[in-house]
Amino acid sequence: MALIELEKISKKYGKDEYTTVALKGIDLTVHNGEFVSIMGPSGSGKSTLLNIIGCVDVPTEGIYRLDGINVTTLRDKELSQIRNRTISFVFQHFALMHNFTVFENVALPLFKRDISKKEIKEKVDYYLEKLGIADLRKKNVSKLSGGQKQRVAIARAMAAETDIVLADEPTGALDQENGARLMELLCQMNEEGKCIIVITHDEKVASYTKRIVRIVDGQIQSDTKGERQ
Ligand SMILES: Nc1ncnc2c1ncn2[C@@H]1O[C@H](COP(=O)(O)OP(=O)(O)OP(=O)(O)O)[C@@H](O)[C@H]1O
Repeated sequence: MALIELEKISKKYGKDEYTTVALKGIDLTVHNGEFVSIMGPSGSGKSTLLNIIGCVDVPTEGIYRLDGINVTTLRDKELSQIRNRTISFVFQHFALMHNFTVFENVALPLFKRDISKKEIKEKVDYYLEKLGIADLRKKNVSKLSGGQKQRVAIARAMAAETDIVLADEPTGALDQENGARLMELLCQMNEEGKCIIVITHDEKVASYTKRIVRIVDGQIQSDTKGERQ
C-alpha cells in the first residue's frame, strides 16, 4: 500500500479575480522508504504541495490518502492526531521553540503522545547522543549555531519516529559543510526506513535523493530516478 497517495490534487488561493491556482491536478504516489526531492522554479507550487502532504493545508480539489486514510475528509483534531504520529518536519529556519532548551525542543512532539516521562527522557537522550549533541541538552536553542540548530531539528524528527519526514529547503541556512552533514543524516534516516521528501532548489541536495519530481506551474513536469539508488 502506498504511504502517500495524491489523486488529482488542486489548490486555489483567494477568490474571483484574485485567485491563484497553485496546484493543478497533481497525481503523486510515494511508498515507504522512498527519498524524494521536489524541485521547480520559485512559485511553482512546491511549498503548497509539501503543506498538503504534511496535512497543514487542505486541497481545494482531489483526494489525499495518507497511509490508506482519506485525510481530505477529516476534521482538524483527527488530522492533527494523524499528523503528529505520522509526519515530522525539518525547515530551512529550523522552526525550534526559542527560549526552550535543546532537550525540550526534541521532546516536544512526544509530549503530545501517550507515553511516560521516563520513556520520553530515554528516547530524547538516545537521539541527542546519536547526533553528538548530548552536551547541549540543557542549552537554550537560541544560543546555538545554525548547524547545531539543524541537528536539534533532525534529532526532533528522529525522536518522533514518524514514517515520514518532510524537509523544506533544509540546507538553505547552512554552509556547505553543515549542509552536506545534514544530507548525510537524512540519508541515514532513509536507510533506517523513513520516507523522506525534500524541497530544494539545489541540484547537489537532490543528488542525495533516489527520486526527483519536478514541478512547473502547479503541474508535475517530470518524475525521474535520482543519482542515489
Ligand atoms: N497563502 C497564500 N495565499 C495566496 N497565494 C499563495 C499563498 N501561498 C502561496 N501562494 C501562491 O501560490 C503559488 C505557489 O506558491 P508556493 O509557495 O507553493 O511556491 P514554491 O514553489 O514553494 O515557491 P518558492 O520556491 O519561492 O518557495 C505562488 O503563485 C504563490 O504566490
